[in-house]
Amino acid sequence: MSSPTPSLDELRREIDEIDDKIHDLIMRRAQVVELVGIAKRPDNQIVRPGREATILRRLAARHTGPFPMQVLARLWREMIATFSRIQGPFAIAVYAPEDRRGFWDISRDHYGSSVPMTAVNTPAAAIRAVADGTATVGVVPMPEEDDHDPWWRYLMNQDPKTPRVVASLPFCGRGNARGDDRDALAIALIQHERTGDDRTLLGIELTEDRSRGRLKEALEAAGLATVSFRSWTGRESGGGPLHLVEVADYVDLQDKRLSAFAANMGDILLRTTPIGGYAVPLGSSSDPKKL
Ligand SMILES: O=C(O)C(=O)C[C@]1(C(=O)O)C=C[C@@H](O)C=C1
Repeated sequence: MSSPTPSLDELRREIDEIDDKIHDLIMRRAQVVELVGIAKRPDNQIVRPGREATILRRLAARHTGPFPMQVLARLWREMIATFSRIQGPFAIAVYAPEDRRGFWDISRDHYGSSVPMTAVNTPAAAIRAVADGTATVGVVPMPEEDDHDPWWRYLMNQDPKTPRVVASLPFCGRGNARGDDRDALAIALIQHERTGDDRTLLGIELTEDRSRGRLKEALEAAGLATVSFRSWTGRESGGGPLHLVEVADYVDLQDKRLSAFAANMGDILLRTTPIGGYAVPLGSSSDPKKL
């Protein structure tokens, strides 16, 4: 004999029980995060974008049922940002001029509704806010082909006080964010972390220009698979031509592939600076688990 369908009251009682369990677990997670904050001292880098990406990927891999993964990820983003704030001061500077409110929306989706967030009118102002400690994280536009004053050139030095790219936004879909679908990058005074599925941004300065085809050849011969190129003549600054190349892996300054690339380029290469990178977002082309 099949069991009778539960009544509305019974189902609502079950929902109340589930809510209590979720609530208890969130309160417990907050206590554990306080301990994590203590365990992370003395280096105490509150924000760990690599760990955040790993948490969301793990949940995406086990997710089933009618509740959309994109919304689940949004709930976790709200929690993780708030848990970061429990550990210490945390503020965001977002490039979001009047006509670019989409950046504000994707930043709020990523860093939550409780973290102090300030809109700035230029990417350079977001970089300054991070460099001088006014903001923990800055949000700047994903580099475009026609940027006349690309912000990424300000990150092309090895001074430890220079912010690095640490995440790509949105990480879990745009939802109802306003704007023209333009993605953003988050910068902070930390190194980007290896997560197993990463991109690195290499700033490359040359003495004289070479085609992207030549650069791609020299990078790929060194074992670095290229994803995209952005270029800037450098004439305005009196320097050599600059390229920003996105490569499909985690790369740091000690990576032997950078020395191999330098050997392939010869004297024409002035310097290569990894300006940071990010964990590949959920649902992007290289991620088989679509949102
Ligand atoms: O794992 C950590 O380092 C934490 O601080 C915990 C936590 C989290 O809520 O899970 C919070 C902030 C970090 O950016 C990453 C993860």
